[in-house]
Amino acid sequence: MLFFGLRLTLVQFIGSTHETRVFYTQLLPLTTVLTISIPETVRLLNKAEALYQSDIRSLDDLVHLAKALHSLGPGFVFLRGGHLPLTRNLEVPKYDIDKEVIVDVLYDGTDVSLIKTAYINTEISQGVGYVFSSAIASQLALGEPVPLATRKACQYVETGISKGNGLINYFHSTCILPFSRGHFIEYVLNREDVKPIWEAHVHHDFVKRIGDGTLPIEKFKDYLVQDYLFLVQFARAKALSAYKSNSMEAIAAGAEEILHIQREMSLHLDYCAEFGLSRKDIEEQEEHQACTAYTRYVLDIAHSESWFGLQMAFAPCLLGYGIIARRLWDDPGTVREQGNRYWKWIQNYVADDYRAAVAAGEAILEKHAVLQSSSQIDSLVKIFVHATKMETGFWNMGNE
Ligand SMILES: Cc1ncc(CO)c(N)n1
Repeated sequence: MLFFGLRLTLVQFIGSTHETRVFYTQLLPLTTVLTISIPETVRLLNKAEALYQSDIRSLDDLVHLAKALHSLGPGFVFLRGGHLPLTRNLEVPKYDIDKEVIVDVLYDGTDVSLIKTAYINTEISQGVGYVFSSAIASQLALGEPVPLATRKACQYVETGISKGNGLINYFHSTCILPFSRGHFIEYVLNREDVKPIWEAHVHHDFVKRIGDGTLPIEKFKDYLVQDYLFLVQFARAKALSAYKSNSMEAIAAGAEEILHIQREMSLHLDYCAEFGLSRKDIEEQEEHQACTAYTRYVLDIAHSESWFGLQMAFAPCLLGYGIIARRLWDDPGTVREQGNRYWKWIQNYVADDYRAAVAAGEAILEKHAVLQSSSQIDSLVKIFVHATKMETGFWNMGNE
């Protein structure tokens, strides 16, 4: 580690005479990048008895200083100009208010590059050199060439100071998600702004009455017709989802989901046949407003939001029926088999085929959730919440 650090960039400039001699005679010629400030440079050049101009008053002086340092042997000199803030025109300011720019100098023995960053009036005086050299070393370890590594380090430190409130903020560009990989759905369902809305959907009175078989058959029939019309529109939205994806795998998965919806519809057609309704009869019915509102909301999200935003609009539908049916299936209070004319409905949504479709959808959500930025999570959850309310609206319609 020490070897690595020394080879790449000298982290620190050390104090006593003996150490300093070792430093400039033996270590500097091995150094890839010497990262150093103006006062450190003056001390080092004095000890090394090098020729240089000690009165640093201009950018030219800074460049000369970098050249003097390079004669001691490092591959690159990165001379930090933090002690010499300049004006916007790179001149030495008369007044503090004119301090606007910091210029750092990178010199490789041939080319001089100037790296300009904003001057930030800060309390931070100690430790900035460590941050620079570690940031450069990190970029070199990632394979960047020295000029780019140095430039990126300057930007990293500049933002760290400006976002730091008197300290350096090391995490200014690190994205931290509020959930652990693979637990996005659990996180969403347990959020304070989601939980009660989700509970209202999955524990709806309509659902209870499917479980105990007390739902009037007319209501179930009306609900099923609307749900068929719902699924037609949902299939359109799934087609748009396939359109919005850019891998063949995702397009094929979208097509699978549409075929799955078509299979789900045979439940509706079977029940409706018992009620004397043909497919044509169903398709001729007018959509209820709850059905139109929900499906056109999802279709609007399909147009206006990202592909993942659309998956969030699908999610209440995807997750809800599986959870509801599973609970009714497990509940000893549920009336089963011939005793409950809605048993077939419950069976449909715990069946392997449906469960597999839900599991595939859940895996897609988890896979892509970790690719989102943390600032988008709240607006994605809002889509989920709104679609969940639409699910509840659908049950309310069924109860009318
Ligand atoms: C309203 C509604 N939500 C979810 C499902 C599950 O596919 C459905 N059939 N209908």
